[in-house]
Amino acid sequence: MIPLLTLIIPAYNEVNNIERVLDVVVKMPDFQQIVVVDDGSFDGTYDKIRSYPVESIRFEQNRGKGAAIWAGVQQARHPYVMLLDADLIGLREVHLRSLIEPVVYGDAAMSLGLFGTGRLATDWAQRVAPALTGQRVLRREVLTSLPLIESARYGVEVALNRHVRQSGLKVAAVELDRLTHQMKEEKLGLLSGFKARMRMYWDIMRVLIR
Ligand SMILES: O=c1ccn([C@@H]2O[C@H](COP(=O)(O)OP(=O)(O)O)[C@@H](O)[C@H]2O)c(=O)[nH]1
Ligand SMILES: O=C(O)[C@@H](COP(=O)(O)O)O[C@H]1O[C@H](CO)[C@@H](O)[C@H](O)[C@H]1O
Repeated sequence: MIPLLTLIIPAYNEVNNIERVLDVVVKMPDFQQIVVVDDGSFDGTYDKIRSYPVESIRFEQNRGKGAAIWAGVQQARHPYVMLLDADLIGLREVHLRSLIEPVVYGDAAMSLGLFGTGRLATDWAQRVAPALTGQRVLRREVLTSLPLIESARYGVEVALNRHVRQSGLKVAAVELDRLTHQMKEEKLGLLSGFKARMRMYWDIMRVLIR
């Protein structure tokens, strides 16, 4: 039986990346709904999204990853939600099915997809901080019961982790073989990428201390 699943992809200036992800997901029968949220991009990401058979939401201005996910959740019609980043490299259907499995067919409330044998730098980053991953499947009510994520920006993942832990719900980690993503320094250049990374850590800290 095919589960009732909404896929949400937040995207900010991903015109060079998002096709790699959309080309895979639009072919899969597993998603009854795909919502792609353009978080105020200025590089043509929205036009690219509109060329695919998906639902799209567009923000006039950048509001952060948490707000983009929250907008997708408001539009989600199904009991399960998958979250995916728009800049994945090497995505395959098998990755997505292995993320779905423990939540839809098992007893986990949330699955976490961890890069394995993708690229040294990104594998290492996820080994150090697996809880930051953007690849997840959750029961929709886990997301709707946490409006805090709207303002969390990059703190959205740690807010979700804390909520699931405090609610005593089960989490399943899944290794996603030969998957990686574009790092901030690759997207933006060394200096701007590093600054964006520091802003991301700040978003995460803000959520952790509140
Ligand atoms: O303000 C933002 C920043 C990021 N993203 C999206 O959130 C995902 C993860 O962001 P990013 O790739 O910057 O994180 P990284 O994987 O480099 O940590 C990607 O799909 C981004 O396009 C977003 O929607 N709004
Ligand atoms: O893995 C990480 O350390 C960070 C940063 O990744 P890169 O150093 O840009 O490969 O990326 C993740 O963390 C963000 C905050 O939780 C998430 O929003 C991203 O989806 C995730 O890739």
